[in-house]
Amino acid sequence: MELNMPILFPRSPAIADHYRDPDVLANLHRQLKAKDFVKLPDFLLPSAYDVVAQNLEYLHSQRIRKEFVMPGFNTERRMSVVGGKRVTDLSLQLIALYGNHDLRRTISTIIGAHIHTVCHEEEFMVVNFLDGEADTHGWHTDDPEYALILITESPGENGGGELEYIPDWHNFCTNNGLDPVSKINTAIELAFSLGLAESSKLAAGDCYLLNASNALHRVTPIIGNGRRKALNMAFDTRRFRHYGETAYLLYAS
Ligand SMILES: O=C(O)CCC(=O)C(=O)O
Ligand SMILES: [Fe+2]
Repeated sequence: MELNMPILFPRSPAIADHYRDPDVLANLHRQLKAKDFVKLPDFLLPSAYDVVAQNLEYLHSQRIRKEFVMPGFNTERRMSVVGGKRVTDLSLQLIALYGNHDLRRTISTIIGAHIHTVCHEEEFMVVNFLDGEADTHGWHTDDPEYALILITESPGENGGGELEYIPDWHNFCTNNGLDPVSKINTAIELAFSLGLAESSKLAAGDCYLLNASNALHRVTPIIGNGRRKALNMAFDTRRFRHYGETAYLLYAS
């Protein structure tokens, strides 16, 4: 790793000034509530972004390859990962960012509620790499409620690697009499045909906040030889929550 990496402390400023404006924050809150998603371009200060970009570059060399169909959702994982336990061992700077006061205060204002640390050793923070043709992070919901995703590399136009999501997934399935697990493909097709599925192209430097337990989401397959690097920091408005097996299947080494 580079020795000239900026140092990030829990009380360092981390968020760009734009995100201190109460009107901006109120607008972002409305967007998140309406769609379970809000894009946060240039969210981090350049010094904090550099910490993330350099750490993800380093963690890429420590990645573990995963290629399997996730039981339950029955959707593909073709990606490389570093789970929370290994992030903790390998990247103290990212742990400092997870606990950063400025970041938490801002996220909690956008969510409109106090947020807690996610007490799952693998899932509180994960790093996802898509490294080439057909790599994809298939459809799923997360166990933790909110995901703050920071992108440090992304394929260009028409290179795949886009976020797709279906807001309010569980209610959508219930309202249409479809089981969200066994009828996942039928429900996804219906959501697309009704214009209820959304997509977002994210570039290096972009962040987004997703209600990841409420919106079904995926990262579309890479087309060609582009790459995507993403850090996921999870937060929850509930202190206790049931965690399933999926995080261990994808992230345990
Ligand atoms: O990489 C992304 O944009 C989404 C990541 C994600 O869904 C996850 O880590 O659970
Ligand atoms: Fe997710």
